[in-house]
Amino acid sequence: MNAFEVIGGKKLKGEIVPQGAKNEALQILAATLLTAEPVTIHNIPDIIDVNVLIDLLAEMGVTVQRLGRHSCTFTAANVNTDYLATEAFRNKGGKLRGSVMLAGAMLGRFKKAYLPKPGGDKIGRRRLDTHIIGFEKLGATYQYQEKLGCFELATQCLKGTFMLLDEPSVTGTANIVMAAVMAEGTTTIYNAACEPYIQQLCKMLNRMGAKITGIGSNLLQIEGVDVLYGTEHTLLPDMIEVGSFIGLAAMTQSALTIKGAGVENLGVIPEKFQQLGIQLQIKGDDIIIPEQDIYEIQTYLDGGILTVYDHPWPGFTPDLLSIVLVVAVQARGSVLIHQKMFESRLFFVDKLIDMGAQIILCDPHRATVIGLARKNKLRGITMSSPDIRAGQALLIAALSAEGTSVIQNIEQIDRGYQYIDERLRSIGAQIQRIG
Ligand SMILES: CC(=O)N[C@H]1[C@@H](OP(=O)(O)OP(=O)(O)OC[C@H]2O[C@@H](n3ccc(=O)[nH]c3=O)[C@H](O)[C@@H]2O)O[C@H](CO)[C@@H](O)[C@@H]1O
Ligand SMILES: C=C(OP(=O)(O)O)C(=O)O
Repeated sequence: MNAFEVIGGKKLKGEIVPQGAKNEALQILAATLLTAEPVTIHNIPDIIDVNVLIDLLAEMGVTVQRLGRHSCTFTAANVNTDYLATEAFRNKGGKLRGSVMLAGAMLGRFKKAYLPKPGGDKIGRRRLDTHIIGFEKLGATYQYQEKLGCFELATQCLKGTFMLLDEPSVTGTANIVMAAVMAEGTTTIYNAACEPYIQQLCKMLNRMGAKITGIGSNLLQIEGVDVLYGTEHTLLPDMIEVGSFIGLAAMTQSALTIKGAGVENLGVIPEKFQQLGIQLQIKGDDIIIPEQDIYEIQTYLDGGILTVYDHPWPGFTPDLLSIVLVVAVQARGSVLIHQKMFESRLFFVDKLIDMGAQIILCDPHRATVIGLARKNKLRGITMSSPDIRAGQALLIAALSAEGTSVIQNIEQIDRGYQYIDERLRSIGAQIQRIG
């Protein structure tokens, strides 16, 4: 098992470019199955989750032509519709959450699909009800194969309808949209997820010939079409990486410029970090974070302690709460972190406490951070990364701590952050991959 050895306490300096967005890539790759024509995707991040999904597409019979390190053309002219029923698919698909979205595309184009228990972070219960109920409303039937832990879905014909989603599930919305684009008639999805990656998916589908309106809102209307065509698409910068780099700069007291941050699509992310007292300047599409000795967490207007909580877009993404939490450790002031969506994402705070942080885990969803205001330094320790974002948060803590840290189980970090050690070294970090 690979690990990172980090010698912390060094200031970093320079420019860093965010990778293409992981969670957008997973939706967009699945959507390439919706047409027999070539679809070219640019800015694909070279990370484990995305590479596994590309392998899965190839194993399904999609022709994958590499045009460069981050560009690929996918042609789904001869798809083996039975591949999703195989053990090979269940095993590989079970490695990432994104594999669930193959189901919507397969159902939309080939009228049958298998949805095995997906992988992804073990950060709490992650139900698939929204996906399955949406497919059912469109006219699909399903059988749950208990032994295999797999839903088998089929239909003669999908028919557009109105549906009010139980919750604005991101992958659920992507799945239902992909199933609906070639359904008969009009589908209306209310309480749809509307984050930038869903917007990107809908825009790409429209370029392929789909008729989707309401993009960017929680009310999507999809007029079914008979066929979709090829297109070209460029992935947005990864907003979670952008947030992670803002946190990294603040924690290590470094001057960093995030180049091409996709500022227009960051929503409240910059503002949340500013509420922690972090100065940042937006110049064109870049974010400039100056070297800052101390940052002070804002209070509410009445002096009350700040709470940072997650909420479906345009609220604050749950995927950045671990980063906000770690950044608060060295701030002046206190903050309550409330992770509403996932119940097992805050347990990594015990490692931060071992490093010297002052955190009270109130319950599985809430942690209070009492900032050290740099009066005490964090100390390097050996720790293991429990999930992708906690892993990155621990890495940021290690880079700001005194002494050497070892972070184990870095596959969790590698599945979402491209060449992270190499890129951090280029701005002055002392980080090494060890066996
Ligand atoms: C591959 C991918 O794209 N993964 C992202 C996607 O996962 P994913 O699409 O799996 O997440 P969902 O949007 O379905 O929701 C995640 C969890 O939050 C709960 N929930 C959701 C909506 C809501 O209003 N209230 C609520 O409690 C759900 O019950 C579920 O347990 O969206 C999550 C929420 O932004 C992100 O953390 C994941 O990184
Ligand atoms: C939770 C995440 O990923 P996944 O949905 O792939 O597990 C994430 O990207 O933070």
